[in-house]
Amino acid sequence: MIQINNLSHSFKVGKKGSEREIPVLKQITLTVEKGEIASIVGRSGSGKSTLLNLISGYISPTEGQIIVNGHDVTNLSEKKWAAFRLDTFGFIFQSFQLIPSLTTFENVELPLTLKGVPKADRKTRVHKMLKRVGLDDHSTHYPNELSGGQQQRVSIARALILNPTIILADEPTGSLDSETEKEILALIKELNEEKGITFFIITHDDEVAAATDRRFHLHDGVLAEGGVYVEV
Ligand SMILES: Nc1ncnc2c1ncn2[C@@H]1O[C@H](COP(=O)(O)OP(=O)(O)OP(=O)(O)O)[C@@H](O)[C@H]1O
Repeated sequence: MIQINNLSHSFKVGKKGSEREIPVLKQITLTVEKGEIASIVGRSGSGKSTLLNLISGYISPTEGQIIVNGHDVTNLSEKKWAAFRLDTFGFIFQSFQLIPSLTTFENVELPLTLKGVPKADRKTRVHKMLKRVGLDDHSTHYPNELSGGQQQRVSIARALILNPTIILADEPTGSLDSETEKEILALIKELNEEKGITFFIITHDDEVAAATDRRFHLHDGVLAEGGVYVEV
């Protein structure tokens, strides 16, 4: 569950001494319930990525409060954030962000290696996960030997491998054709139903938003309708 209370964020821009503050998010209040697929829609520059970066602790808010799974993470130290992030979130990106020099298997294995999971256990878990996303027969392929949809499946497998409770997705189907987009959205829905994972998806695509349980509209840093969410 993600709870955001009165969250505002400004970036400082310009040369030292003559910096200006640019307000990007203004008094955002919203809740994403456990097990929900929520989307945040808004034009380019409306503050969607900034909101995701705040929720995942990559930047600290100027004002307001962020509660994730009941923990107030607003003022967590960087070190605590690193551990909390690894235990809580999985990430999916428009550009997949797979490591080109690693195979499908190795890309999905990486979070387990970083977590210190023993090799035999890693092997079982990665193969099971690859099977789940329909790619066990592509485990020795490199990212450039896979289609866009397959690469996104690898990145979903990597996002899921540490059993996160929340997946943050930034335009997950933005690089895919409409048929592949449907497949990936269907996979997200299945995983949500099977594992009860919460998804928070940034998109500017109305079709993607329509496939989610709930959408929030961000307009120039303000949540539309004064912060009241829109039920689909
Ligand atoms: N590190 C930064 N320093 C200064 N300004 C920033 C920084 N990051 C983002 N901004 C500004 O904040 C505003 C919101 O950016 P953000 O990336 O959150 O928008 P977005 O809705 O995700 O856009 P897009 O759909 O194009 O990715 C933009 O005007 C952007 O220029």
